[in-house]
Amino acid sequence: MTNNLLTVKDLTMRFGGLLAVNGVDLEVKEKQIVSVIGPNGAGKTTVFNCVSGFYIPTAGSVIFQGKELRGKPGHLIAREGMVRTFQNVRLFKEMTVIENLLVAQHMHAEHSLLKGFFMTPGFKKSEQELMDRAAHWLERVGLLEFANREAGNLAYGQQRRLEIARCMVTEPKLLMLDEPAAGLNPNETKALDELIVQLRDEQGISILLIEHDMGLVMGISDQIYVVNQGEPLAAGTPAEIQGNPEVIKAYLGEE
Ligand SMILES: Nc1ncnc2c1ncn2[C@@H]1O[C@H](COP(=O)(O)OP(=O)(O)OP(=O)(O)O)[C@@H](O)[C@H]1O
Repeated sequence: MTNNLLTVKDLTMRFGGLLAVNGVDLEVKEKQIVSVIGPNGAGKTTVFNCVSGFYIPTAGSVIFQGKELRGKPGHLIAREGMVRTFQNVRLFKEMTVIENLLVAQHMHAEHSLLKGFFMTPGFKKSEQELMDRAAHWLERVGLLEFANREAGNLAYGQQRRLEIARCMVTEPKLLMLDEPAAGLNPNETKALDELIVQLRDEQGISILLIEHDMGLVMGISDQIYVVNQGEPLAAGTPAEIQGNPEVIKAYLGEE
């Protein structure tokens, strides 16, 4: 028996004549930070899209907490406890910061419209819980003072933190982050680094990360998978990956 939270086996995705992902394996254990790296166009986001239900993979399996999820739609996968962010920030920009977190929880839990319409005591209690959880996560990501600001008016780094909070209010087991450091300044990247490590150590969740910032990846990952031209190239600890000649060649070949 494995104690894997997520086991991806032989994942393959074909777009017409293009084999974007070919036979990729991944394992994420409980309380691990796992990164997927590789040169531009290597297939990293396609792997994420297949795992999180945005694409139906051509072949392979995606087992999460012992359940086969391959081909299931994204919202059902999210409800199983695997949630993600996107390379481009996707917030409800005209809503306030706190509304973004409330909507995320409503969408996640499918709150009954009827209960809401009649404002039953159960509904009011759960509304309070949603509000408390939203406030808790805004504080954790340093955005509590911006709760009533329109999300679209936040600075870019703040929007990225709000995205993470929006995932966390749904209380996931696995958080998938697609290039969370893209566009951040060094201070924001350092804060992100600390936040991700805290999520693992204090919340006990696992994180699957796609990232080009090698300082961040090497500093926080428990395990790294390298893909190159859709194929698995290497897997190991940061020290193993940094010293792997095949990996160095794949990156230098990109220049
Ligand atoms: N929906 C799609 N239709 C057709 N081709 C696609 C689609 N999505 C991705 N691809 C192709 O699949 C390959 C892998 O792309 P992908 O975005 O997964 O790479 P990546 O490693 O995430 O790249 P980057 O680091 O630049 O974000 C590329 O050749 C890309 O053009």
